[in-house]
Amino acid sequence: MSELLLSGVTAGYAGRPVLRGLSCGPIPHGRVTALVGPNAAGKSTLLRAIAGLVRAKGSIRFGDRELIGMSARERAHHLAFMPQALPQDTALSVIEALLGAWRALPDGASWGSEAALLDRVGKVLDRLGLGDLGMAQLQSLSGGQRQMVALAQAIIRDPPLLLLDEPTSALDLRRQLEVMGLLGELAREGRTVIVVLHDLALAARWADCLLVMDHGEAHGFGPSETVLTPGMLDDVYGVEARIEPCSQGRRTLLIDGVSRRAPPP
Ligand SMILES: Nc1ncnc2c1ncn2[C@@H]1O[C@H](COP(=O)(O)OP(=O)(O)OP(=O)(O)O)[C@@H](O)[C@H]1O
Repeated sequence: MSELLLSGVTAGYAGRPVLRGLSCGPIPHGRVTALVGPNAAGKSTLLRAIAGLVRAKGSIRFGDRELIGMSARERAHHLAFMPQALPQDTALSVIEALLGAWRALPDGASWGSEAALLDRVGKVLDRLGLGDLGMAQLQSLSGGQRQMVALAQAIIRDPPLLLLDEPTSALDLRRQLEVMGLLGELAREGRTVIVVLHDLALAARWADCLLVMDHGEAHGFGPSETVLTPGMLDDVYGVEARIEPCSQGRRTLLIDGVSRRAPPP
């Protein structure tokens, strides 16, 4: 069980900085942390930097290990990254796509036997409610179904750190709730779960912590109750909103409109 600590993280593309010395944390294990913020704030770039897919400087510590500079092989044992892009329209079945995600591990780690691996694939599909789709071809699936397969690919290896980039964007209402509930379960089992969400109502209802990003920096981090405020929504998003109590002691968001002042640059 490990926390994630970001200190002075910088990263960008072709010399153009995106993350500008971002510090945050510790992001707790056993909890779901929602990474929120406006378009182009750097949310995906931060996940990619943690996953080692974008070169970063500074320090990204997971437990007692420094991720920056760690080999891809070693990093693959600590984390899984689910990108925004859905699985390709390739001529693969869902089961083959999951086996591929497992076999992509750099050192070919194994569950011991083909039978054990297939058993693991079956359990993950069942947990995601995809048990009936194992033999289906990826190219025959809907966008939401392919998004669920991408989530299955991320969790098949069962790493302690899950980095999920907008895993609910293509899902219907019920599936969104089911996936957020599942992420909560995965977190309570001891994992560190970080999920990019645009839907702040979903984040307010389901995430334990929020990391608000703006212009490549951490604008706020902490329990949802303290971070999600009308002031933050005005500052970061340029909208007027109210936060109201809703069922089960949770809060929800009521959007009144765009702020009267000029939108954030
Ligand atoms: N592969 C890339 N090459 C060059 N620039 C990139 C690349 N990916 C992202 N960027 C730039 O980095 C900045 C941050 O993008 P990023 O995707 O991290 O933002 P985001 O907060 O995830 O946005 P969104 O909510 O719109 O998905 C943007 O200005 C974007 O144009």
